[in-house]
Amino acid sequence: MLHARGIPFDCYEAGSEVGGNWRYMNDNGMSSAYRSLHINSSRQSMQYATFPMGDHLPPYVNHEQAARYFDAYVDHFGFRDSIRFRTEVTHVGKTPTGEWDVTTRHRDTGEEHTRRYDAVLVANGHHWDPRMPDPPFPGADTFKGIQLHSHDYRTPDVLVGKRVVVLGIGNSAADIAVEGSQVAKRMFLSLRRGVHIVPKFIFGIPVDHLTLSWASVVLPLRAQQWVLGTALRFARGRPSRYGLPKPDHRILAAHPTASDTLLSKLGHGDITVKPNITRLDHDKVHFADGSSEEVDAVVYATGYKISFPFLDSSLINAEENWISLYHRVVPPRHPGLYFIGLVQPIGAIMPMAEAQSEWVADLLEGKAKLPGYAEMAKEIDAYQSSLSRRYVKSSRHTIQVDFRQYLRELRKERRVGARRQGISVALPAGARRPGPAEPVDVPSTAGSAAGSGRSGSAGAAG
Ligand SMILES: NC(=O)C1=CN([C@@H]2O[C@H](COP(=O)(O)OP(=O)(O)OC[C@H]3O[C@@H](n4cnc5c(N)ncnc54)[C@H](OP(=O)(O)O)[C@@H]3O)[C@@H](O)[C@H]2O)C=CC1
Repeated sequence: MLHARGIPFDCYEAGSEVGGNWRYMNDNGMSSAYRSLHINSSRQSMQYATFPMGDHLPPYVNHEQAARYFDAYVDHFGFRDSIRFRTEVTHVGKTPTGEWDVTTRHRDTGEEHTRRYDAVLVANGHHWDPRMPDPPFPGADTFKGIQLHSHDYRTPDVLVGKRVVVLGIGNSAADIAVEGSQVAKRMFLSLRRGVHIVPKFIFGIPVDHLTLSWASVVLPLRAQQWVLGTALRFARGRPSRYGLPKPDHRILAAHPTASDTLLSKLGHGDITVKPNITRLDHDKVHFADGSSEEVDAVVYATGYKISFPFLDSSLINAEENWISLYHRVVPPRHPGLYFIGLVQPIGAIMPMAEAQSEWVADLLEGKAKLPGYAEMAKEIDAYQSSLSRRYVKSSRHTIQVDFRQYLRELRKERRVGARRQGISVALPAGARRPGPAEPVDVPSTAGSAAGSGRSGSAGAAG
């Protein structure tokens, strides 16, 4: 978006290629992708509005197709030269004059540089820093088997012939338990609460075509919960029929666990449900119902921490994953610092990151203005209260947004921000968007060669 607007910028990427989490075995060392990973939001909901994915791709793409799409995006718009690959950001500090000093280190040469910018856009993702049970389960240090976090899981080889406990019931847990159950001797799925399992397809269409449809804007939450809950009950029955505990919340009150295969595996007895772990003991795992099992491996699919190792904690604090950002982008005390993609939608992040970037580009170009601190703080309070009212209390529900509502919210903020700036009519969303109107096929050989050019000009760093 900055490139399209002609706003000079440098982009720093620790790895050799674009794609982040969606680059399997990313040499930035931070991707959580496993070999069998397919996205759980449909192609239509993950594509950038400015760069539709090709119709030849399946409704749910795998990590390779997703990574190729990002490559094709960069090449189509031609900004690879603005990305400094293999360059880590080690520190971002605010200067007394409100500018930003960004220190980087080249991973091969060790060369360090500090450059000054007017603004910094942080887009370092929030699914790379593993969250382990804290404190660890009693006896974890005595356990003789393997303990790994889902972040480090790549292929099921590590579980072959083993008695395995997967802890958690998010999407990582569901995928790994299903895949692992095909090679493990026993597979136990340990969860501390029941959840609604949402299939990837319902009535033959990707389920998010329903959950992200116009109805998600028009219907009140209660009505959406009723419609989706009823559809799921008709299609799959209640979770308890498969041995899962009854959810302690309504559907859409937790980040959805999407799986077509988990219920079937449970129904076939390939996965056994257990309550939470209470302790580990040499070769045993003990559970909250008093039962215990001999176990060779524990996979902690316990989610991620939001963290910014390069930012002073005096600038931004994300304790327990709570972070205070106006419209999920701007820290009210530090305009000039922006967070892109730091949301967890029911749907995919990419179109939201795109819309956030449009707004930030407006702010950088002086086409929109932020309100004062008090108004920003009020918006943040209202957002965080709404999260607490709606969602199960958990560090995984601190940056949730509803896909369509959030896009609308950003469009409105752009209009209002333009009025604050004295511009009477803001451009409607998309009016300044670059790119083709017609769908673009992602070529199967889309360049994966990493560029390492330099743009040299100051501006924003991501
Ligand atoms: N195919 C895909 O596209 C995939 C997408 N993802 C996405 O990645 C993100 C991260 O997902 P995921 O890795 O599953 O993490 P999540 O944070 O979504 O889930 C973590 C799970 O672990 C449980 N948990 C956390 N701490 C403990 C503890 N101390 N004891 C017991 N249980 C615990 C949580 O329970 P509680 O709810 O009670 O906190 C929750 O069930 C999500 O946005 C997800 O949608 C992940 C995998 C695949």
